[in-house]
Amino acid sequence: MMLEIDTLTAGYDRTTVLRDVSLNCAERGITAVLGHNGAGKTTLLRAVVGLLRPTSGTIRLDGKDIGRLAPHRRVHEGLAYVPQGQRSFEQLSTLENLQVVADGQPRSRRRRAVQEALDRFPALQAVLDRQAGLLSGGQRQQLAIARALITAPRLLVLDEPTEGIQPSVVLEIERAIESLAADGMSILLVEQHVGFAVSVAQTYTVLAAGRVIQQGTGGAEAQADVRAALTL
Ligand SMILES: Nc1ncnc2c1ncn2[C@@H]1O[C@H](COP(=O)(O)OP(=O)(O)OP(=O)(O)O)[C@@H](O)[C@H]1O
Repeated sequence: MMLEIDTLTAGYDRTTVLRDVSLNCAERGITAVLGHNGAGKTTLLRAVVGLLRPTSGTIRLDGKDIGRLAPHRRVHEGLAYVPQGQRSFEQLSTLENLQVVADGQPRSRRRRAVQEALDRFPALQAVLDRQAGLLSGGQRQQLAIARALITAPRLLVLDEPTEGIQPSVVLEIERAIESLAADGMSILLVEQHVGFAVSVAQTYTVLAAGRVIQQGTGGAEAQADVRAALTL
């Protein structure tokens, strides 16, 4: 397994948000986490990437316990995180935003890493010199994911990547996510909407009030089960 979350309990100060959450991400492919507003999806991702210290439970990446590592150490271990509504450096151009991340990579890899990230999002090619602050919402989201790809993650963690984005661009983002998974990346995908996430996922988990209420195998035919769980 690429990621193994075992009986994770976590929260903020005195508020426990997640209780005994367990889920796995396979070595390749998409693991979807669904749930209504406030179910604890973002909290789960923050614990996985190290922005929140779990109260109890373990988080293993490719067999290694990463649950107490600082966020940047988890990046070194192969995690990349694209938060919801992610912003890049607004004063820098699209290309500069990618280069800033690439500067942290071995010199021999930098140029190729930027090119490979751009190949995933052809729409960014046309706005390489534009300031990130002037990009559309869809372009910004594509840039945010492209930036994450530069570190060549083993596990890509995405929080609602199509939230608030115009429908034509949503398709481009979904295609890019699918093609990354098809090329062997492991992706942990949080979504509030059932359609795309469940149909492309190998496995899915539904959270409600911080607990797992349903888990199963993804695919178009799983959508009805997930919708039913979400109306309970
Ligand atoms: N920084 C914080 N301090 C205290 N409570 C928080 C904090 N962030 C979130 N919460 C609470 O934790 C619970 C879960 O929030 P979380 O953001 O994980 O849900 P979510 O499923 O990601 O929802 P959304 O779709 O709105 O992002 C909510 O009740 C929220 O009020």
